[in-house]
Amino acid sequence: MAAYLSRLHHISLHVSNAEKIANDLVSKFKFNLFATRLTDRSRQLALRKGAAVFVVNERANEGSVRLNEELRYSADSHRVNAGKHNRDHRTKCLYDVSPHYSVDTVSNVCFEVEDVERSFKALRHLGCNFLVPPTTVQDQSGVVTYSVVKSIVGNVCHTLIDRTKYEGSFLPGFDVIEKDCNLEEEEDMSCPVTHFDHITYACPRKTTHQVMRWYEDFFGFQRFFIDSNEDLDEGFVINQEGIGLRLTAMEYWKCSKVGITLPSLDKKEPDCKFVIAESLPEQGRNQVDTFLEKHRSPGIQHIGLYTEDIVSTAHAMAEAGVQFFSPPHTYYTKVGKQQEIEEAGHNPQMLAQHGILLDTDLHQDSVVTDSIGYLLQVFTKPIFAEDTFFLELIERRGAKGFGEGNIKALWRSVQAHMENERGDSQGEESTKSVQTAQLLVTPELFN
Ligand SMILES: O=C(O)C(=O)Cc1ccc(O)cc1
Ligand SMILES: [Fe+2]
Repeated sequence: MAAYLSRLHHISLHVSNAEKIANDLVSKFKFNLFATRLTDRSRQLALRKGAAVFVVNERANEGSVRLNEELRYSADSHRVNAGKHNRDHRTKCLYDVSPHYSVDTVSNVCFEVEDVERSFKALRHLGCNFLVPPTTVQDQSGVVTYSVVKSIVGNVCHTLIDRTKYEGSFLPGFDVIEKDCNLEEEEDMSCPVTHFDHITYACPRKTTHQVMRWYEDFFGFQRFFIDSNEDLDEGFVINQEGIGLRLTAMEYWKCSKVGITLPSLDKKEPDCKFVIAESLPEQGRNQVDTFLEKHRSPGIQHIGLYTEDIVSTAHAMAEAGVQFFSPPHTYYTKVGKQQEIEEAGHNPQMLAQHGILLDTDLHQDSVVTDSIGYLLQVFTKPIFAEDTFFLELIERRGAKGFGEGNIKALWRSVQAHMENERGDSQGEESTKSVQTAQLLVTPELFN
């Protein structure tokens, strides 16, 4: 039996300079730093925006030096008694593995489950590879149990966590920072990001089926169609005009009862969606290939942040220094597009200002709700030094998938940027591909 997930808890990043990335998330993306865990060997910073939580971990190698030099978040960070019941928690990344990965990466999607031990047994029985066995951590607010499983996608891991017996506001081991709630609320008005909408994996060619199978078998994920033209086996394929992309999407439902075999139909509430992106060979090298090369393994290419108002969110973020990809200006002035934008109640000028794309969904919800759904999206430029991971803003108005028109426009704008970058760094490229031979993921196998 698969392990059913209660909900997504947080997503963790492993970077060489945690402070830099956390600062960007705060100052540009309007996340709030709300908890930290600082020991002599590890630095973990938790940031939140609505229900979206990132944990930024500093990679142990370079980080340990800086840690000793500038421990300035909290003088009494060793006060925590988390880890009493465990092997040396102070020296490693809590609730995760410490991947000695060579580039900044987003590598752990942590899910809440109701019973870690039971999920561990069920998944191990099915042949899942665990990097951390069920482990208990506690402090004065209660107990948390977690376990870490390696996914089938590159360096991606999943922490399964049970925090139902924990009353603190985050996790044992973290010092929670008290903040003025009014300030947070004010910021949420102009930047109403509420949760993670989807996570997109960049995967090698012909691996989509395997990946889908893994998530179906182990976590009960289900395939859904991105577009009504989609083929069951092929996925949603765009293979024209320089775009060679295969997309397949999966979803799961928030479950809250132990032992149920399938989420009950009437109480189905989908959580964060997962998208698998594969590049197709016919159209030349593209952004999925670039990710695979620069990231040096398959993995999380981008995350969609759901916002209730993409125009004001993009505006606030752009003012704070976030750079977005823009389609050519003609995208907004084409007769059909202009009308489409206006009919959806938007102003083409406003959308053009930040490169926001609008796609009307003529197929899906229109049948059910009698209204035409649409979605708005914009991609940020890569947020790490390497041209790998980026964020996306997405506002959905009755549309569940990813519009074909948007994907094409997004793809072209990203592609143009990648081509520019490639022109600038030809020399660098060859050194990097030599290192690609040694994949620097050294999972902490438990004994
Ligand atoms: O449209 C989206 O938001 C997707 O997630 C689909 C997608 C996946 C990979 C790309 O490089 C571009 C688009
Ligand atoms: Fe996306």
